[in-house]
Amino acid sequence: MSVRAVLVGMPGVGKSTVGKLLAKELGVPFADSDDLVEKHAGKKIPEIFAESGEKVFRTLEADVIEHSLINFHGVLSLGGGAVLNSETRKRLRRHPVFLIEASLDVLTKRITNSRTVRPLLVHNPRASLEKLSRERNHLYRSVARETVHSDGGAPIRVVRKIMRLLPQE
Ligand SMILES: Nc1ncnc2c1ncn2[C@@H]1O[C@H](COP(=O)(O)OP(=O)(O)OP(=O)(O)O)[C@@H](O)[C@H]1O
Ligand SMILES: O=C(O)C1=C[C@@H](O)[C@@H](O)[C@H](O)C1
Ligand SMILES: [Mg+2]
Repeated sequence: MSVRAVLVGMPGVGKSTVGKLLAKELGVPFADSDDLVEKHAGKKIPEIFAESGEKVFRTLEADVIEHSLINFHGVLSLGGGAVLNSETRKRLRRHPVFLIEASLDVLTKRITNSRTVRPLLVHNPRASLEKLSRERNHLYRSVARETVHSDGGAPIRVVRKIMRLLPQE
């Protein structure tokens, strides 16, 4: 057994929302690298960024992902910047990784309406998202086996698209 599906993509694209629903549909557990980092550190992500900096956060993030890819057998959603780590990208090659994509307009709306604090997107979310997508799109694509779009429609529609593409167990 190994992880059933890993979800990657830009912040706010819906990895956590879709991941939870997908796990429910498949009847398997759900985990999110952001939650695992917070549990491990005993602090919220904005506190980790403020007190220890992004570099420390990225190390914790890579560690929990490494551990989960070995020990976790459900649906795993990754933080938006997890693919920045080259070791993580290498580890992801062995797993069914799904990239969720959405337009900049949709991402900006979702981030602006979301209650989650994302330290890299606090100031001028649209410009920050644009910069992150320029820096990251090639990295997301390099790890993804399949890409699904999430511009319109409810999260369950994205779940159904992923289910059709999942390798049979
Ligand atoms: N298909 C969708 N349609 C409309 N809103 C959505 C959809 N998917 C997610 N959302 C909303 O967008 C916001 C961001 O979603 P979510 O937290 O799941 O993104 P994420 O990809 O996990 O972000 P992060 O990289 O920061 O962890 C939430 O408020 C969520 O309710
Ligand atoms: O895109 C990013 O770099 C981030 C996304 C979130 O999921 C968190 O992992 C954190 O806020 C950083
Ligand atoms: Mg998330």
